[in-house]
Amino acid sequence: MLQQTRRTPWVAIDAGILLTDMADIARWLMDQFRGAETEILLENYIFEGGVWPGQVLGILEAKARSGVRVHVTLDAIGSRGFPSAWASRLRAAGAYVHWYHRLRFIGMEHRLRRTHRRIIVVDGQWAAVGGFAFADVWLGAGVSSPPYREALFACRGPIAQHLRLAFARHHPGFPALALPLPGSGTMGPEGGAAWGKGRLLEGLPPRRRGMRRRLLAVLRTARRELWIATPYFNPDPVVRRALQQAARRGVDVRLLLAGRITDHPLLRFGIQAYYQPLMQAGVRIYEYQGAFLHGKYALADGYWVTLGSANLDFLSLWFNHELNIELRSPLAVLLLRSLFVREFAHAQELAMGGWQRRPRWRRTLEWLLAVLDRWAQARALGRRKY
Ligand SMILES: O=P(O)(O)OC[C@H](O)CO
Repeated sequence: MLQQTRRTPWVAIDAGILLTDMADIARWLMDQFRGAETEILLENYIFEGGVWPGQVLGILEAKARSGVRVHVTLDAIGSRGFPSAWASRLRAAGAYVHWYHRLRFIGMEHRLRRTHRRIIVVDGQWAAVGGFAFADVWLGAGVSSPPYREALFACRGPIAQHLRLAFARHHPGFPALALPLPGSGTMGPEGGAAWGKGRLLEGLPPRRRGMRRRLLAVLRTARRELWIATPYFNPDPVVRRALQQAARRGVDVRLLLAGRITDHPLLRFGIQAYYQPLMQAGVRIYEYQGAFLHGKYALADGYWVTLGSANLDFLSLWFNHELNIELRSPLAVLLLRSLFVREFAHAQELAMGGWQRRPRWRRTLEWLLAVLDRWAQARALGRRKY
């Protein structure tokens, strides 16, 4: 095996924060960066030129100049809008900028395999994951769509050191990143038992797909509830079948998906071909209204929570480098359940009757897009089987 699935051990979470409004997320991130004393690690799929990203850049540059170790890893495709002058500014200030998978090689596998991870670690203390990106469109600036609905989960405790190690794997030239920072992982006064335990769940391509295996295990063993939020719903047939089987055995399966406001309307259209069999099995489908739902999180049976970068789609489950945090935490369950309830109230649940009455031209288009999707999946998988 070239690379492996990594699930770090369960460790206590000392304190946690769940943020869903992009303005809060942007503020929180900038405050953390401003307060950094020793080290800032930042990895993201998307970091592009703009007003807010420019402010973040200014803080990172100033911090690097003041002696804080600043390491930035950006995906070469997702962050192609990152101005080259910004990379030069960061480097001139003493920061390290690493491009992940530049398109040097030919081959679909290589092109598909992106770092989709969102990792922030500050001073080895606070670690954050989610689906946020450094782009003005996330904040709703300059476009007609309002800010994205996101989910950033930040926590303090030994898991920050695990996240540093995960970050270091994309920074092979810097073994120092793999060493614990003095004072990192210390126990804080807040939290305690309520935050429970957490661990990292990484999807590391190409051979082992830990994210998918873990998801399938949860889908196959859930007994009461399985609520999943994802902006891009396009899993392979095995995962779709597991969702249907869970609903058939009486589990309350709900999907919270992006509605009309999405950056990939064609993709949304294509995957709607899969709605009917899911609804017939008893899966409840909600489409978010009023904003682009971009958060990626799930809740199962009131004891399991996961948040992070992974979409419930083919690319996340088979190709991308993803990073989620899994939590066994009463407080996280409470927060996620309230978040779901709040977001369901802003979503429209699709009714089977109305859905079946959609026009024929629409069904035909969905069918065509689904055929295209199956062809693309088969081509990407090559000789691998689901
Ligand atoms: O792949 P995601 O979930 O990071 O979303 C990416 C943006 O929406 C760009 O299309």
